[in-house]
Amino acid sequence: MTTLRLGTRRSKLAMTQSGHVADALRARGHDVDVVEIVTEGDTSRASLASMGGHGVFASALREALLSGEIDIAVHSLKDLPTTPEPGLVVAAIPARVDPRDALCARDGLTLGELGEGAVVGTGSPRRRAQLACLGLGLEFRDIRGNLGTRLDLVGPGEGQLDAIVLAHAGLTRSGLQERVTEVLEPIQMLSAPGQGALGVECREGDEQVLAALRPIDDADTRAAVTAERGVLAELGAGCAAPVGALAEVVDDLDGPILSLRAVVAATDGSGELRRSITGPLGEAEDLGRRLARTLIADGAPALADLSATHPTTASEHAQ
Ligand SMILES: NCc1[nH]cc(CCC(=O)O)c1CC(=O)O
Repeated sequence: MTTLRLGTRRSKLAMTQSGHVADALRARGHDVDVVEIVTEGDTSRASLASMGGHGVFASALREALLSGEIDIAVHSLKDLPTTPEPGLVVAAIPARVDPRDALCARDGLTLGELGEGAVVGTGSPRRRAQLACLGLGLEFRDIRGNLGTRLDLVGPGEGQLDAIVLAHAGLTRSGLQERVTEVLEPIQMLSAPGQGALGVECREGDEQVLAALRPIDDADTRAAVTAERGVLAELGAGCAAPVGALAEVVDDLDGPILSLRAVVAATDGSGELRRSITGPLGEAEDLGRRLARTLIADGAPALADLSATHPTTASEHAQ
């Protein structure tokens, strides 16, 4: 049995996520070596947009796969561009954890308690736009950096933020769940397509690795994220487009179906469009694309620059 070389970015979150996949493979009898791959997105202080935007985290891992340096790459699915990479396949999408966003506010405050003029840090146009549309009079500041750096910005006092919004999945995977003061419900805040899920990639036709990864794929999660990514793809949405989408597998009378919701929101809070659709799990991508066409027909392009690859206020990390 050959050892599987599993590549990871070196951030704490990436290492934790890769560790989960490595453990799942080891539990099934495989030998796994975890290999650190340094990406430009991790080392450079330059804005992500100037480095080529969203795909910057994924591309170094993909290059390492294609060159044969590693056999398996673990990505946060929401950071993986929707365009497939020739020669590679997303061989496993393990069961997703909580896809919702979470508020980390000073003094245990919830969103409704923050008050007019409170300053919320987020680099994500999607989060900013949906928060602005709540009409709470919040103000926004762009932030960047790893989870710890961002959380350090929250607190009372000069120059500090009243709150930040982050993926609940990232916080819990990093053991920082005690910093969460409110988990935001999808009825108000739809998460990024793929949030909370991992995409495990390998080389096309690498049968031994494909066979090893197949058992850690979760069919319900795959259907859900396929529908969500279908929305993004059909909208032609760039990584900084203020678009949220969440699909859930729910029980219908005849068995499980997909329930997909999506939002396009104006970053200045002037308006948002929410639509939903249900259908069979086997038609996941088509459901996503149909929902995107409904959003477009109902006026999404007038609300937001869907092709945006960097926020208009600053070039910070999106989604
Ligand atoms: N955009 C960066 C990113 N990519 C994946 C996660 C967290 C884990 C996940 O959403 O799966 C985060 C941090 C965040 O958005 O708060």
